[in-house]
Amino acid sequence: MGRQHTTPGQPCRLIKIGVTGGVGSGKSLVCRRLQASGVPVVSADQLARQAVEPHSRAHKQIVKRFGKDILTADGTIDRPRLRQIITQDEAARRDLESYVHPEVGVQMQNHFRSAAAQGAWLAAVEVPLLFEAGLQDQFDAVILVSGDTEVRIHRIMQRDNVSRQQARALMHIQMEEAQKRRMSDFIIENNGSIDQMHAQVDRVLEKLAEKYKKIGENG
Ligand SMILES: CC(C)(COP(=O)(O)OP(=O)(O)OC[C@H]1O[C@@H](n2cnc3c(N)ncnc32)[C@H](O)[C@@H]1O)[C@@H](O)C(=O)NCCC(=O)NCCS
Ligand SMILES: Nc1ncnc2c1ncn2[C@@H]1O[C@H](COP(=O)(O)OP(=O)(O)OP(=O)(O)O)[C@@H](O)[C@H]1O
Repeated sequence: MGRQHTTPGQPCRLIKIGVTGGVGSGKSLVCRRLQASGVPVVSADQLARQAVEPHSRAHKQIVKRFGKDILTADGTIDRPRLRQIITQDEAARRDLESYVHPEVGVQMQNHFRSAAAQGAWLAAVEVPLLFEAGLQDQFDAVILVSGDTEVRIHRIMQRDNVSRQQARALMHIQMEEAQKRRMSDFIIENNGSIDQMHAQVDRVLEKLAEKYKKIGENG
């Protein structure tokens, strides 16, 4: 652990990794492990939050589309309310995504550029909707974090203090797990302990190093 996934002074192509998985699958914990191993990581959820801050273009578009009722008293977006709307109204979800995703795409590329400039050989982005948004071609490899529906529901209920029905609502509008599994290069099975999940992340990193570092070293 603690090994830096960088090669200072050695120019080579940056390997771009997408980490995806359904809501509550454990993507954030997987990404934390990658980060602890020296991999530069950003989260598309965080980039999406930044994209809708007051005065941003997406913030203006959201207010125009959903009205001022979508704002809290301090002018920020009422996220639980918007979450409820998009789980019930597909057109609303598509509109929201059309405001937010372009900005997230730009910031993702900035992350990869800055990781490459710092000499990293590998960088990752946590992208919940990677397959839904058809972004797989933008990555050299996709890691899917997978978990049984029941396990995920319980984790979301505990983490977010929401009902079973609320926990299921986002799952319903996401792509089927089986389809995601077919499209992924690596699958982390996250139904067990955190230690078991960490061991799988470390193994994936070893495989990536075996596959790609040799290419970088050989030019
Ligand atoms: C709907 C919003 C306001 C809910 O905010 P909230 O703080 O409650 O949740 P958060 O942003 O942390 O997202 C939690 C999870 O919800 C799921 N989710 C979010 N947006 C979507 C969506 N459009 N479709 C399906 N699932 C989604 C993802 O699994 C995500 O990891 C927010 O997620 C949002 O603005 N979504 C639209 C932008 C988007 O598509 N983000 C996903 C990454 S680019
Ligand atoms: N192997 C595990 N053992 C116990 N708890 C876990 C495990 N994996 C994840 N969790 C817990 O489950 C919850 C969901 O994990 P995490 O937040 O990493 O998922 P996520 O995929 O990033 O979720 P979201 O899509 O909602 O952002 C968290 O509270 C996390 O601590």
